[in-house]
Amino acid sequence: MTTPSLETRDLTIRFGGHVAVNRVSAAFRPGELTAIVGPNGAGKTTYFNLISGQLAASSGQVLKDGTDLTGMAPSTRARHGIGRAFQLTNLFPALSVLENIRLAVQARAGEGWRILRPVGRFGHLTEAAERFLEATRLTHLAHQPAAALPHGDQRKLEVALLMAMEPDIYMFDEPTAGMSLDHAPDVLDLIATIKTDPAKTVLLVEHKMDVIRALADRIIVLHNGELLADGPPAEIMDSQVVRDVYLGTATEETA
Ligand SMILES: Nc1ncnc2c1ncn2[C@@H]1O[C@H](COP(=O)(O)OP(=O)(O)OP(=O)(O)O)[C@@H](O)[C@H]1O
Repeated sequence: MTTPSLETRDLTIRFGGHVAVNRVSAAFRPGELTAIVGPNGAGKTTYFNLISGQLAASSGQVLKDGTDLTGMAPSTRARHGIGRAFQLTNLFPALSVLENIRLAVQARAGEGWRILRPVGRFGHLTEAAERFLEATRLTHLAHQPAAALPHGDQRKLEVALLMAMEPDIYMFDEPTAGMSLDHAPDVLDLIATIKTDPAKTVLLVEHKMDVIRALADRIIVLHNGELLADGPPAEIMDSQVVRDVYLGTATEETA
């Protein structure tokens, strides 16, 4: 089995007396997409926040390729290859779609996020940005201001920005939430494409069972902040304890 790219060890956070994530230990490997599921309030988003650094752990560790990231800021974790899709936070709304992606490519290339650059001197960055535009099927919108895009295309742009940062770990939290039926397949196709790269590790918080069935190599179930189950999709979906706490009701709600 390949070495884990990402690992959490006894990862825990308390909010006052409430333990939102309770000693969660899990290892994630390159070439694997893990769906993280669980009922509302199970701790999925909090677990993501602990991995990407938006929240500081009360105890436990987050390791990336064996390096302890636990005390690091989100930006430092990003430099270590943790990539999380966020709605619009990294976007420059007045700049074009292409310029936004070019800036992400530039940041990845170590050139920083400076906007005022003579474009001609960075032709190679623009070419790279155009490749990500094509990959995400946004080429026809290249010169639109990011803020003018409809919601579904903005979500695609977020994925394009994430891809342009070339992280080792991709983290998606309900990537098709609030999306129309015509846009959701595009974003899911992108995630499926990312997953074909054997060097990438993908974590996906998701409620929709059809999405999980289509994409997951493995499922982790959180319940009351604890890791309840971890295994191949068929095994997890068949397990009685999991059906009782989550899948049984969730299938009815979402299938
Ligand atoms: N900043 C916070 N302060 C206090 N409690 C919090 C905070 N963030 C999360 N919680 C609590 O931690 C628990 C886990 O929340 P979290 O959002 O991680 O669940 P979730 O599994 O992502 O749920 P959902 O599927 O509804 O998004 C909840 O009880 C929530 O109220």
